[in-house]
Amino acid sequence: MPSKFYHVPNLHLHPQSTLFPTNIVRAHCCSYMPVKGGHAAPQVRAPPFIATMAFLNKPLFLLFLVLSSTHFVACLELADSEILVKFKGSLSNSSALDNWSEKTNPCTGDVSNWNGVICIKGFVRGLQLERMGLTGKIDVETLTGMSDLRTLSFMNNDLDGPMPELKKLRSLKVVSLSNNHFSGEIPTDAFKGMSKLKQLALSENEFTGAIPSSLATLPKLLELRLEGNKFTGNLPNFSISTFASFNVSNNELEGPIPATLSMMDSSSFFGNKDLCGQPLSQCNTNNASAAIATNFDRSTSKSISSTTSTSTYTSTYTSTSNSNSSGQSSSKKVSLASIIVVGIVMAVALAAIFAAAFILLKRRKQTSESIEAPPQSSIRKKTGFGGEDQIPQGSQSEQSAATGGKKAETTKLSFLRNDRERFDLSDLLKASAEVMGSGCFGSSYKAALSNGPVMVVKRFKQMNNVGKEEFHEHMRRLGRLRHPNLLPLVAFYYRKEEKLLITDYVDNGSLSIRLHGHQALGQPSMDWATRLKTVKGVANGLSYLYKELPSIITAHGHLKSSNILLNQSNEPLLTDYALVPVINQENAHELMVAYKSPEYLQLGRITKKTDVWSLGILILELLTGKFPPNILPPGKATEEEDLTSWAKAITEDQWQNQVIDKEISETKDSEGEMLKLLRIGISCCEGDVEKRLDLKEAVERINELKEKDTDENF
Ligand SMILES: Nc1ncnc2c1ncn2[C@@H]1O[C@H](COP(=O)(O)OP(=O)(O)OP(=O)(O)O)[C@@H](O)[C@H]1O
Repeated sequence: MPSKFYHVPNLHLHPQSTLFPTNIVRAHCCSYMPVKGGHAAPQVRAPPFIATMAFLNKPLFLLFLVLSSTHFVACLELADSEILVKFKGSLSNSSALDNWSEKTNPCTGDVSNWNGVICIKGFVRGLQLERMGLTGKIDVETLTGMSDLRTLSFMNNDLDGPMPELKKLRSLKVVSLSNNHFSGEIPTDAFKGMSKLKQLALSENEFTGAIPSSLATLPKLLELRLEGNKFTGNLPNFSISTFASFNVSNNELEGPIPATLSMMDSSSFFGNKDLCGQPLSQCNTNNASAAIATNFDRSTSKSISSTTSTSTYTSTYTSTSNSNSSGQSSSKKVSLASIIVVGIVMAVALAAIFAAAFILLKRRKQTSESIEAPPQSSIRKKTGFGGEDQIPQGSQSEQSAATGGKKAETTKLSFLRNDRERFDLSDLLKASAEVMGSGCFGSSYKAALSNGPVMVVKRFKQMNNVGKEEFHEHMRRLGRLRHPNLLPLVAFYYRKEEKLLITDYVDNGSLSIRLHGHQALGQPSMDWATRLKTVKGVANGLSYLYKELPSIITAHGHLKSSNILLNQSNEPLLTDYALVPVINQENAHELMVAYKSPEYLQLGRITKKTDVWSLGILILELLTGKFPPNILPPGKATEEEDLTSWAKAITEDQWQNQVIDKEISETKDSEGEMLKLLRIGISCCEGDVEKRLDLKEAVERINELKEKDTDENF
């Protein structure tokens, strides 16, 4: 079919022209067929007679288009709808897609008229068919008629079959098939050529065989979620080491972790009994004990297994080298000594294993006494939290409670608000869960409780800076905070090894996603008014924190765009605030934004102005749309130059072209105000704390900013 169509040279119409919706029109509908083209200079393919007409007489050709535009547009709309309706027909149980009808247009501008269809400027750019009870298989062949699709998400359905042949849709940037029943081996070259793919989530399916090596070569891949499948074999050699999110936990992988992944959090690899190397324990050890330990308790066994096996390795190595270096006459003595040493080490190792098994049995016993095991819940499966070995044991005092009260005690969450319906840990464990991401501290999960509310549970492991009483007191202090720009802490759970902080789920996503992921996710970009509202909200939330928590030096401490959520009215909500006092100090520098500040890096201290520095970085991120390299975790920082120095180096007459995010629309009457904000941002990022703005002044200046320029701007 393509050979029947020809390019019409030099015909450039605006992509939004009613004459010229450039994408996705199929031949059998219309007698001529514009197809995929870039936004800047779309091209038309047309049958020979139209091509000739256009070549000989462009005005005549345009007149022809105008006269036939009604038919033309109708055909364009029908084409998209036809493809989608055909696609719907290939799915079973698709009642959620009842409003997909060939008689209507899927998109009006950025507004979608059909459930789950993502529209950008009148074109279908994605399908987000999540949690719709869909069954059947994905018919990629039909979707190839829409070669400009960027997003495909079928998360949380009951789809099955082998891995769909997604490489036929080369424009895809975001793909999620998580929580379905896809199965079988994925061909090695399944992702070959998908050079635009940024996010791939295949978690919680039944895939088997090796992780396809074509994944390892994708140049733009930022998020890869493969957890909860049955992948076997070695991890491929990923060329990228800067994943924003990476998880292969709970598979059957083995062998060494490639060096490029050694900076990832160890939780990304848990539950694979034979994976080894950084960030897990060393590879050249006795894997048998590691395997036993891993099965025993993933969170606590790591240290046991690594200590046991490392000491075995060290001792064995020492004895071997000794024997090699000894003379002939003493070799017998040395080898006898070696045997004794090895024997002792093995005895110690065995004792450790028995001790571990004993502890496990004891814990199981306590668990069965203290809690009725809830049914295998998805949160258990997905998060690994609350496994038999992990059901919280409660404190000594809780455990010594009368038998009847034990269940209530050990699964009780400490609520910080009276305006919420109560639930407990076992309710959370029973809830259907979705992993939202693995941040610096650990993972966050979205848990939909059976009685309605949707909560976010964040696990913190390095949170033992203070004892239990002090921790409770600090949480109560946070629970009393009330401000329209703070996400309230609803409840928490305390046990020594880890803490859970529970908040409401905010379904409009984070500022980070809005700034950096909106295109891929098919969301509209943020205009100046929204960015200004965001920065004002953040500044006011910060100011409130400093007023209410005067005893904390850096009252937020972890201010960054993924810790700012946007509610339905685009009001920013700060989260993960005021944790500096409770986070282990030895881990804080790896984890928290405050510890990436110039004063910490140079002088080893954080100050009352450290959050101002984070605010400055955030302002630059908001204005430039660039992800700040300063706050990436070590090893993830890109070559990109430091955002602050870069913004500073740009002269004011260049600022609008070079600094301001191209995505800020309607900038015409606001350049002066944006420039003011840029100057505030740069003053907040001042490396010298003395010269840096203080919070009060920064907040005042931010609050004076207007949506439109005033005369005094220039
Ligand atoms: N209550 C919430 N509602 C909606 N999304 C949330 C909520 N809390 C966190 N998120 C989002 O979930 C993802 C994971 O959050 P998480 O806090 O675990 O990691 P992070 O913010 O990326 O890093 P860090 O651990 O350093 O704070 C982020 O994209 C975050 O914006």
